[in-house]
Amino acid sequence: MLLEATGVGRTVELPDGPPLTILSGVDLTVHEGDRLSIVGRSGSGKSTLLNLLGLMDSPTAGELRFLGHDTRALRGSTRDRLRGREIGFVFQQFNLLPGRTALENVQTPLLYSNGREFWRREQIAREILDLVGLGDRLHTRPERLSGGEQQRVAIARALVRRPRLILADEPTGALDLETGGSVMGLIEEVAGQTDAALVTITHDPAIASRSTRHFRLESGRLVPSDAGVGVGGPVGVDVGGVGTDAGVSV
Ligand SMILES: Nc1ncnc2c1ncn2[C@@H]1O[C@H](COP(=O)(O)OP(=O)(O)OP(=O)(O)O)[C@@H](O)[C@H]1O
Repeated sequence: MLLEATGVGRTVELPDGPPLTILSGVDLTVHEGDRLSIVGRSGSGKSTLLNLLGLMDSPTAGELRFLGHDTRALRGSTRDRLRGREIGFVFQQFNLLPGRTALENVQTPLLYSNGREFWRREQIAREILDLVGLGDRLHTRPERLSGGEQQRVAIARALVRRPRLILADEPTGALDLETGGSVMGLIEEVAGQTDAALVTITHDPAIASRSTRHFRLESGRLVPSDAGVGVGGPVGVDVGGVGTDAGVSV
């Protein structure tokens, strides 16, 4: 098992009011090779959940285990290393370094590796750029690439260390339908090569339907959902309590 959330919640203190509970009672297991999608209205807690799964923030309730580690007990530097090594993030905004070539962008995460991976970083970056179909644009800067190409560079950068968990936050949000579909296919292909798990947050039912396990966030609670049911789908379905393992395959 890669990741296990049990009763996870996140409450934040507000300067001028009572604490705000953004997530509560989240139970989720993620195994190698899983394909999960999470949909939810704006403000339902999607980014907050992704930040917890990505070890960017800690739960304020419950337990989150990643590769057997209790993430709340991890020291900052250990947590950073674990995140850098095992988790890849793909965002709607590609967040590439401007003024740096595709090859330089993709090599960046490898600067934090050591040994063989560090010394072979240029070769490794070339190989993955080739894989995403940009072998002939290695020395091009992001500002000269199309949106779809920029996202492919971002995918290559996110996956160059072959993370075991890929977290994609609206990865196709800035792309047209067709480009979005091919970008998603690419993420799935690279994930499939190493049996990495893929968790995709999306507003787009077509993107969500590519997953094998579907969830919806409703007012900070994670509930299993039918394939293809988007944010506008039926709400208020009683799933027998959020305290159960939400890992239902559909
Ligand atoms: N650190 C914080 N302090 C106060 N409120 C917060 C904090 N982080 C998130 N929130 C609030 O919690 C709620 C959920 O936020 P979150 O960003 O997780 O939603 P989301 O589902 O990702 O939304 P969107 O789809 O619009 O990006 C929002 O109402 C947000 O304003």
